[in-house]
Amino acid sequence: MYVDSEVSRLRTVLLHRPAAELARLTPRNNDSLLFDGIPWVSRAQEEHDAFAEALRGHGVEVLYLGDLLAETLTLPEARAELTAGVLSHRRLGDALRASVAGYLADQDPDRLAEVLVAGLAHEEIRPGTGGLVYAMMDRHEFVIDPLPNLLFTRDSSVWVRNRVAVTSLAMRARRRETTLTHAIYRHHPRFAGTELLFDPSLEHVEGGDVLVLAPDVLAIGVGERTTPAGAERLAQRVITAGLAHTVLAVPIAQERATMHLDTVCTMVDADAVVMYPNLADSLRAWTITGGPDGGITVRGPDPFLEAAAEAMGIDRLRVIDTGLDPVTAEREQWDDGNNTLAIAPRLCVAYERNVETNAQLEKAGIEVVRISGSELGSGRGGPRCMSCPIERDPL
Ligand SMILES: NC(=[NH2+])NCCC[C@H](N)C(=O)O
Repeated sequence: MYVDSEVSRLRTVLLHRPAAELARLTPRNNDSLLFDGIPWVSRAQEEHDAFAEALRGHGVEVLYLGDLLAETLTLPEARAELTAGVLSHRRLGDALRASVAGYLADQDPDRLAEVLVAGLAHEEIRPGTGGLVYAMMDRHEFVIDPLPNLLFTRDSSVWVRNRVAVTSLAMRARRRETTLTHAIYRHHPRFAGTELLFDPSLEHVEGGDVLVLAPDVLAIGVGERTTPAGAERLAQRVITAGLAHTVLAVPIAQERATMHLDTVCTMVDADAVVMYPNLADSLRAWTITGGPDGGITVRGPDPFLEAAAEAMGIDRLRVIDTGLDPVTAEREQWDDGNNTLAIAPRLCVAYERNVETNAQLEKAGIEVVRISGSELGSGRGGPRCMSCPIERDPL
Protein backbone atom coordinates (compact mmCIF):
# COMPACT_ATOMS: atom_id res chain seq x y z
CA MET A 1 0.00 0.00 0.00
CA TYR A 2 1.69 3.12 -1.23
CA VAL A 3 0.64 6.28 -3.03
CA ASP A 4 3.06 9.09 -3.79
CA SER A 5 1.39 10.68 -6.78
CA GLU A 6 -1.89 11.17 -8.59
CA VAL A 7 -0.70 9.71 -11.86
CA SER A 8 1.81 6.88 -11.60
CA ARG A 9 0.54 3.45 -12.56
CA LEU A 10 -2.48 2.53 -10.49
CA ARG A 11 -2.30 -0.98 -8.97
CA THR A 12 -5.06 -1.16 -6.34
CA VAL A 13 -8.09 0.99 -5.84
CA LEU A 14 -10.95 1.04 -3.36
CA LEU A 15 -14.43 1.45 -4.87
CA HIS A 16 -17.90 1.14 -3.49
CA ARG A 17 -20.51 -0.51 -5.69
CA PRO A 18 -23.70 1.43 -4.97
CA ALA A 19 -26.75 -0.59 -3.97
CA ALA A 20 -29.77 -0.35 -1.68
CA GLU A 21 -28.59 2.94 -0.15
CA LEU A 22 -29.36 4.68 -3.46
CA ALA A 23 -32.91 3.36 -3.32
CA ARG A 24 -33.42 5.38 -0.15
CA LEU A 25 -33.24 8.65 -2.07
CA THR A 26 -36.53 10.46 -2.58
CA PRO A 27 -37.37 13.97 -3.80
CA ARG A 28 -37.84 14.89 -0.15
CA ASN A 29 -34.49 13.79 1.14
CA ASN A 30 -32.16 14.01 -1.86
CA ASP A 31 -30.98 17.54 -1.10
CA SER A 32 -30.00 16.79 2.45
CA LEU A 33 -28.42 13.53 1.28
CA LEU A 34 -26.35 15.55 -1.23
CA PHE A 35 -27.78 14.13 -4.45
CA ASP A 36 -29.05 16.36 -7.23
CA GLY A 37 -31.51 13.80 -8.54
CA ILE A 38 -32.94 10.38 -7.94
CA PRO A 39 -30.68 7.82 -9.59
CA TRP A 40 -32.02 4.78 -11.41
CA VAL A 41 -30.33 2.24 -9.17
CA SER A 42 -29.79 -0.70 -11.52
CA ARG A 43 -28.43 1.55 -14.25
CA ALA A 44 -26.11 3.23 -11.74
CA GLN A 45 -24.83 -0.24 -10.84
CA GLU A 46 -24.27 -1.09 -14.49
CA GLU A 47 -22.33 2.13 -14.95
CA HIS A 48 -20.31 1.40 -11.85
CA ASP A 49 -19.58 -2.17 -12.97
CA ALA A 50 -18.35 -0.80 -16.30
CA PHE A 51 -16.11 1.65 -14.44
CA ALA A 52 -14.64 -1.20 -12.36
CA GLU A 53 -14.23 -3.31 -15.49
CA ALA A 54 -12.40 -0.50 -17.29
CA LEU A 55 -9.97 -0.33 -14.38
CA ARG A 56 -9.50 -4.11 -14.25
CA GLY A 57 -8.94 -4.07 -17.99
CA HIS A 58 -5.94 -1.87 -17.29
CA GLY A 59 -4.54 -4.25 -14.71
CA VAL A 60 -5.92 -2.50 -11.64
CA GLU A 61 -7.02 -4.56 -8.66
CA VAL A 62 -10.44 -3.39 -7.49
CA LEU A 63 -11.35 -3.73 -3.82
CA TYR A 64 -14.93 -3.15 -2.79
CA LEU A 65 -15.68 -1.31 0.41
CA GLY A 66 -18.78 -3.47 0.99
CA ASP A 67 -16.70 -6.67 0.88
CA LEU A 68 -14.01 -5.28 3.16
CA LEU A 69 -16.71 -4.15 5.57
CA ALA A 70 -18.41 -7.55 5.65
CA GLU A 71 -15.03 -9.24 6.23
CA THR A 72 -14.23 -6.74 8.97
CA LEU A 73 -17.55 -7.50 10.64
CA THR A 74 -16.59 -11.13 11.11
CA LEU A 75 -14.25 -9.86 13.85
CA PRO A 76 -16.16 -9.51 17.14
CA GLU A 77 -14.29 -6.38 18.18
CA ALA A 78 -15.07 -4.58 14.93
CA ARG A 79 -18.65 -5.73 15.01
CA ALA A 80 -19.09 -4.41 18.54
CA GLU A 81 -17.51 -1.08 17.64
CA LEU A 82 -19.63 -0.51 14.54
CA THR A 83 -22.85 -1.63 16.17
CA ALA A 84 -22.26 0.59 19.19
CA GLY A 85 -21.64 3.46 16.79
CA VAL A 86 -25.09 3.36 15.21
CA LEU A 87 -26.83 2.56 18.48
CA SER A 88 -25.41 5.65 20.15
CA HIS A 89 -27.57 7.93 18.00
CA ARG A 90 -29.65 10.25 20.17
CA ARG A 91 -32.75 9.92 18.05
CA LEU A 92 -33.33 6.35 19.25
CA GLY A 93 -34.13 6.51 22.93
CA ASP A 94 -33.75 3.46 25.14
CA ALA A 95 -36.67 1.30 24.00
CA LEU A 96 -36.05 1.69 20.28
CA ARG A 97 -32.33 1.32 20.86
CA ALA A 98 -32.99 -2.08 22.41
CA SER A 99 -35.11 -3.13 19.41
CA VAL A 100 -32.49 -1.99 16.92
CA ALA A 101 -29.76 -3.70 18.92
CA GLY A 102 -31.76 -6.91 18.79
CA TYR A 103 -32.24 -6.59 15.07
CA LEU A 104 -28.55 -5.98 14.42
CA ALA A 105 -27.47 -8.86 16.65
CA ASP A 106 -29.50 -11.23 14.45
CA GLN A 107 -27.76 -10.30 11.20
CA ASP A 108 -24.82 -12.14 9.69
CA PRO A 109 -21.79 -10.07 8.66
CA ASP A 110 -22.94 -9.65 5.04
CA ARG A 111 -26.38 -8.40 5.98
CA LEU A 112 -25.01 -6.26 8.81
CA ALA A 113 -22.62 -4.62 6.34
CA GLU A 114 -25.58 -3.94 4.08
CA VAL A 115 -27.57 -2.38 6.92
CA LEU A 116 -24.67 -0.16 7.96
CA VAL A 117 -24.49 1.18 4.40
CA ALA A 118 -28.14 1.19 3.30
CA GLY A 119 -29.46 2.23 6.68
CA LEU A 120 -32.63 0.94 8.31
CA ALA A 121 -36.16 2.29 8.12
CA HIS A 122 -38.64 2.17 10.94
CA GLU A 123 -40.91 -0.24 9.03
CA GLU A 124 -38.11 -2.81 8.77
CA ILE A 125 -37.98 -3.54 12.48
CA ARG A 126 -40.53 -4.89 14.94
CA PRO A 127 -41.79 -2.77 17.81
CA GLY A 128 -40.08 -4.89 20.48
CA THR A 129 -40.84 -3.58 23.94
CA GLY A 130 -42.73 -0.57 22.68
CA GLY A 131 -41.58 2.89 23.61
CA LEU A 132 -42.64 6.35 22.53
CA VAL A 133 -40.09 6.77 19.75
CA TYR A 134 -41.20 3.73 17.82
CA ALA A 135 -44.84 4.70 18.30
CA MET A 136 -44.41 8.25 17.07
CA MET A 137 -42.02 7.76 14.18
CA ASP A 138 -43.21 7.66 10.59
CA ARG A 139 -42.76 4.21 9.07
CA HIS A 140 -40.42 5.57 6.42
CA GLU A 141 -38.20 7.45 8.83
CA PHE A 142 -34.71 6.09 9.31
CA VAL A 143 -33.55 4.55 12.54
CA ILE A 144 -30.15 4.20 10.86
CA ASP A 145 -29.41 6.73 8.12
CA PRO A 146 -28.38 5.46 4.68
CA LEU A 147 -25.01 6.43 3.22
CA PRO A 148 -25.62 7.07 -0.51
CA ASN A 149 -22.40 9.07 -0.79
CA LEU A 150 -20.24 6.14 0.27
CA LEU A 151 -19.93 5.71 -3.51
CA PHE A 152 -17.42 8.56 -3.42
CA THR A 153 -14.68 6.60 -1.72
CA ARG A 154 -12.19 9.36 -2.40
CA ASP A 155 -13.60 11.43 0.40
CA SER A 156 -13.67 9.07 3.37
CA SER A 157 -10.00 8.12 3.26
CA VAL A 158 -6.84 9.11 1.46
CA TRP A 159 -3.44 7.46 1.25
CA VAL A 160 -0.24 9.44 1.51
CA ARG A 161 2.66 7.10 0.82
CA ASN A 162 2.26 4.16 3.20
CA ARG A 163 -0.14 5.82 5.61
CA VAL A 164 -3.83 6.36 5.43
CA ALA A 165 -5.70 9.43 6.55
CA VAL A 166 -9.21 8.53 7.62
CA THR A 167 -10.85 11.87 7.03
CA SER A 168 -13.24 14.01 9.03
CA LEU A 169 -16.26 14.65 6.83
CA ALA A 170 -17.97 18.00 7.12
CA MET A 171 -21.50 17.28 5.97
CA ARG A 172 -23.87 15.67 8.38
CA ALA A 173 -25.15 13.26 5.71
CA ARG A 174 -21.67 11.80 5.32
CA ARG A 175 -20.13 11.78 8.81
CA ARG A 176 -20.91 8.14 9.53
CA GLU A 177 -19.00 7.00 6.41
CA THR A 178 -15.70 7.31 8.20
CA THR A 179 -16.78 5.04 11.04
CA LEU A 180 -16.74 2.33 8.34
CA THR A 181 -13.39 3.23 6.78
CA HIS A 182 -11.88 3.77 10.24
CA ALA A 183 -12.94 0.26 11.29
CA ILE A 184 -11.78 -1.35 8.05
CA TYR A 185 -8.30 0.13 8.18
CA ARG A 186 -7.80 -0.73 11.85
CA HIS A 187 -9.28 -4.22 11.90
CA HIS A 188 -9.11 -5.79 8.43
CA PRO A 189 -6.07 -8.08 8.12
CA ARG A 190 -5.23 -6.66 4.69
CA PHE A 191 -4.30 -3.37 6.36
CA ALA A 192 -2.60 -4.79 9.45
CA GLY A 193 0.26 -2.58 10.58
CA THR A 194 -0.92 0.47 8.63
CA GLU A 195 -0.37 3.68 10.54
CA LEU A 196 -3.20 6.20 10.56
CA LEU A 197 -2.23 9.71 9.60
CA PHE A 198 -5.56 11.30 10.50
CA ASP A 199 -8.81 10.29 12.16
CA PRO A 200 -12.44 11.37 12.07
CA SER A 201 -12.32 13.09 15.47
CA LEU A 202 -10.07 15.81 14.08
CA GLU A 203 -10.87 19.04 12.19
CA HIS A 204 -12.69 18.67 8.88
CA VAL A 205 -10.72 17.35 5.92
CA GLU A 206 -12.30 15.51 2.96
CA GLY A 207 -10.23 13.40 0.61
CA GLY A 208 -11.58 15.08 -2.52
CA ASP A 209 -9.65 18.13 -1.39
CA VAL A 210 -6.32 16.32 -1.12
CA LEU A 211 -4.07 16.08 -4.17
CA VAL A 212 -0.69 14.38 -4.01
CA LEU A 213 1.01 16.74 -6.47
CA ALA A 214 4.39 15.05 -6.18
CA PRO A 215 6.01 12.57 -3.77
CA ASP A 216 6.86 15.39 -1.36
CA VAL A 217 4.09 17.84 -2.11
CA LEU A 218 0.41 17.91 -1.22
CA ALA A 219 -2.29 20.37 -2.23
CA ILE A 220 -5.31 20.70 0.04
CA GLY A 221 -8.43 22.53 -1.09
CA VAL A 222 -10.10 24.65 1.58
CA GLY A 223 -13.75 25.49 1.04
CA GLU A 224 -17.15 24.00 1.75
CA ARG A 225 -15.69 20.79 3.18
CA THR A 226 -12.10 21.12 4.34
CA THR A 227 -11.61 23.92 6.85
CA PRO A 228 -8.46 25.98 7.35
CA ALA A 229 -8.02 24.17 10.67
CA GLY A 230 -8.33 20.79 8.94
CA ALA A 231 -5.77 21.76 6.31
CA GLU A 232 -3.42 23.05 9.01
CA ARG A 233 -3.75 19.84 11.03
CA LEU A 234 -3.14 17.55 8.06
CA ALA A 235 -0.24 19.71 6.84
CA GLN A 236 1.37 19.60 10.27
CA ARG A 237 0.99 15.83 10.40
CA VAL A 238 2.40 15.05 6.96
CA ILE A 239 5.31 17.42 7.47
CA THR A 240 6.11 16.03 10.93
CA ALA A 241 5.90 12.48 9.60
CA GLY A 242 8.30 13.40 6.78
CA LEU A 243 5.71 12.47 4.15
CA ALA A 244 5.92 15.87 2.44
CA HIS A 245 8.12 18.94 2.67
CA THR A 246 5.48 21.30 1.32
CA VAL A 247 1.70 21.48 1.55
CA LEU A 248 -0.30 24.02 -0.43
CA ALA A 249 -3.59 25.22 1.03
CA VAL A 250 -5.80 26.24 -1.87
CA PRO A 251 -8.93 28.32 -1.21
CA ILE A 252 -11.88 27.27 -3.37
CA ALA A 253 -15.33 28.84 -3.50
CA GLN A 254 -17.69 27.54 -0.83
CA GLU A 255 -20.24 26.35 -3.33
CA ARG A 256 -21.80 23.09 -4.35
CA ALA A 257 -20.23 23.23 -7.83
CA THR A 258 -16.75 23.40 -6.29
CA MET A 259 -17.23 21.38 -3.12
CA HIS A 260 -13.79 19.77 -3.44
CA LEU A 261 -10.53 20.78 -5.08
CA ASP A 262 -10.85 17.76 -7.38
CA THR A 263 -14.03 19.18 -8.90
CA VAL A 264 -11.93 21.90 -10.53
CA CYS A 265 -8.51 20.34 -10.89
CA THR A 266 -7.04 16.84 -11.29
CA MET A 267 -3.67 15.64 -12.53
CA VAL A 268 -3.29 13.87 -15.85
CA ASP A 269 0.51 13.74 -16.04
CA ALA A 270 3.39 14.15 -13.59
CA ASP A 271 3.56 17.82 -14.54
CA ALA A 272 0.10 18.53 -15.92
CA VAL A 273 -3.40 19.17 -14.64
CA VAL A 274 -6.77 19.56 -16.25
CA MET A 275 -8.40 22.56 -14.66
CA TYR A 276 -11.67 24.44 -14.82
CA PRO A 277 -10.69 27.19 -17.26
CA ASN A 278 -12.90 29.83 -15.62
CA LEU A 279 -10.69 29.46 -12.56
CA ALA A 280 -7.24 28.56 -13.85
CA ASP A 281 -5.79 32.04 -13.52
CA SER A 282 -7.37 33.01 -10.25
CA LEU A 283 -6.58 30.00 -8.04
CA ARG A 284 -4.21 30.92 -5.19
CA ALA A 285 -2.26 28.91 -2.66
CA TRP A 286 -0.72 29.36 0.76
CA THR A 287 2.57 27.52 1.04
CA ILE A 288 3.15 25.54 4.23
CA THR A 289 6.56 24.15 5.10
CA GLY A 290 8.27 22.91 8.23
CA GLY A 291 9.04 25.60 10.80
CA PRO A 292 11.10 25.97 13.96
CA ASP A 293 10.52 23.55 16.87
CA GLY A 294 8.64 21.07 14.77
CA GLY A 295 5.99 23.63 13.83
CA ILE A 296 5.03 24.98 10.42
CA THR A 297 5.70 28.15 8.47
CA VAL A 298 3.06 29.70 6.24
CA ARG A 299 3.56 32.13 3.37
CA GLY A 300 1.46 33.48 0.53
CA PRO A 301 -0.95 33.53 -1.01
CA ASP A 302 0.65 33.18 -4.45
CA PRO A 303 -0.79 32.06 -7.76
CA PHE A 304 -1.48 28.35 -7.37
CA LEU A 305 0.32 27.25 -10.53
CA GLU A 306 3.48 29.11 -9.55
CA ALA A 307 3.44 27.93 -5.94
CA ALA A 308 2.85 24.35 -7.11
CA ALA A 309 5.67 24.40 -9.68
CA GLU A 310 8.06 25.81 -7.11
CA ALA A 311 7.13 23.22 -4.49
CA MET A 312 7.36 20.42 -7.05
CA GLY A 313 10.74 21.64 -8.27
CA ILE A 314 9.64 21.94 -11.90
CA ASP A 315 9.66 24.92 -14.26
CA ARG A 316 5.97 24.88 -14.89
CA LEU A 317 2.87 22.93 -13.93
CA ARG A 318 1.13 22.62 -17.28
CA VAL A 319 -2.58 23.22 -17.56
CA ILE A 320 -4.24 21.32 -20.36
CA ASP A 321 -5.78 24.20 -22.19
CA THR A 322 -9.31 23.03 -22.89
CA GLY A 323 -9.99 26.39 -24.55
CA LEU A 324 -13.68 26.00 -23.81
CA ASP A 325 -16.09 28.90 -23.92
CA PRO A 326 -17.26 29.81 -20.42
CA VAL A 327 -20.72 28.24 -20.77
CA THR A 328 -19.49 24.87 -22.06
CA ALA A 329 -16.77 24.97 -19.43
CA GLU A 330 -19.30 25.60 -16.70
CA ARG A 331 -21.60 22.83 -17.92
CA GLU A 332 -18.81 20.27 -18.13
CA GLN A 333 -17.30 21.31 -14.82
CA TRP A 334 -20.69 20.68 -13.19
CA ASP A 335 -20.71 17.21 -14.74
CA ASP A 336 -17.26 16.45 -13.39
CA GLY A 337 -15.34 17.00 -16.62
CA ASN A 338 -12.27 18.00 -14.62
CA ASN A 339 -12.65 15.08 -12.24
CA THR A 340 -10.45 12.54 -13.99
CA LEU A 341 -8.83 9.46 -12.49
CA ALA A 342 -5.34 8.77 -13.83
CA ILE A 343 -4.52 5.10 -14.37
CA ALA A 344 -1.02 6.05 -15.49
CA PRO A 345 0.67 9.19 -16.76
CA ARG A 346 -1.31 10.50 -19.75
CA LEU A 347 -4.01 7.84 -19.35
CA CYS A 348 -7.17 8.70 -17.46
CA VAL A 349 -10.79 7.71 -16.90
CA ALA A 350 -13.43 10.37 -17.53
CA TYR A 351 -17.18 10.65 -18.00
CA GLU A 352 -18.08 10.32 -21.67
CA ARG A 353 -20.64 13.12 -21.52
CA ASN A 354 -17.97 15.80 -21.22
CA VAL A 355 -17.35 15.65 -24.92
CA GLU A 356 -15.46 18.90 -25.28
CA THR A 357 -13.15 18.50 -22.31
CA ASN A 358 -12.30 14.94 -23.36
CA ALA A 359 -11.59 16.00 -26.95
CA GLN A 360 -9.20 18.67 -25.71
CA LEU A 361 -7.49 16.21 -23.37
CA GLU A 362 -6.89 13.88 -26.30
CA LYS A 363 -5.59 16.71 -28.43
CA ALA A 364 -3.06 17.34 -25.69
CA GLY A 365 -1.90 13.72 -25.84
CA ILE A 366 -3.88 12.36 -22.88
CA GLU A 367 -5.61 9.05 -23.60
CA VAL A 368 -9.14 9.06 -22.22
CA VAL A 369 -11.01 5.93 -21.13
CA ARG A 370 -14.64 7.02 -21.33
CA ILE A 371 -17.29 5.69 -18.97
CA SER A 372 -20.94 6.56 -18.83
CA GLY A 373 -22.19 8.25 -15.71
CA SER A 374 -25.66 9.57 -16.35
CA GLU A 375 -26.93 7.97 -13.14
CA LEU A 376 -23.74 7.94 -11.07
CA GLY A 377 -23.24 11.61 -11.82
CA SER A 378 -26.46 12.62 -10.06
CA GLY A 379 -24.46 12.45 -6.84
CA ARG A 380 -22.09 15.10 -8.29
CA GLY A 381 -18.96 13.04 -8.43
CA GLY A 382 -16.80 11.73 -11.24
CA PRO A 383 -14.19 8.97 -11.64
CA ARG A 384 -11.77 10.56 -9.20
CA CYS A 385 -14.41 11.02 -6.51
CA MET A 386 -15.51 7.42 -6.92
CA SER A 387 -12.07 5.93 -6.31
CA CYS A 388 -9.56 5.79 -3.49
CA PRO A 389 -6.16 4.70 -4.80
CA ILE A 390 -4.43 2.41 -2.33
CA GLU A 391 -1.42 1.40 -4.36
CA ARG A 392 0.38 3.15 -7.17
CA ASP A 393 3.87 2.54 -8.48
CA PRO A 394 6.30 5.04 -6.97
CA LEU A 395 6.58 8.01 -9.28
N1 LIG B 1 -14.30 14.12 -4.31
C1 LIG B 1 -15.47 14.57 -4.70
N2 LIG B 1 -15.54 15.60 -5.50
N3 LIG B 1 -16.53 13.97 -4.23
C2 LIG B 1 -17.86 14.30 -4.62
C3 LIG B 1 -18.83 14.03 -3.54
C4 LIG B 1 -20.26 14.26 -3.93
C5 LIG B 1 -21.21 14.08 -2.80
N4 LIG B 1 -22.57 14.04 -3.24
C6 LIG B 1 -21.07 15.19 -1.77
O1 LIG B 1 -21.76 16.18 -1.92
O2 LIG B 1 -20.34 15.10 -0.85
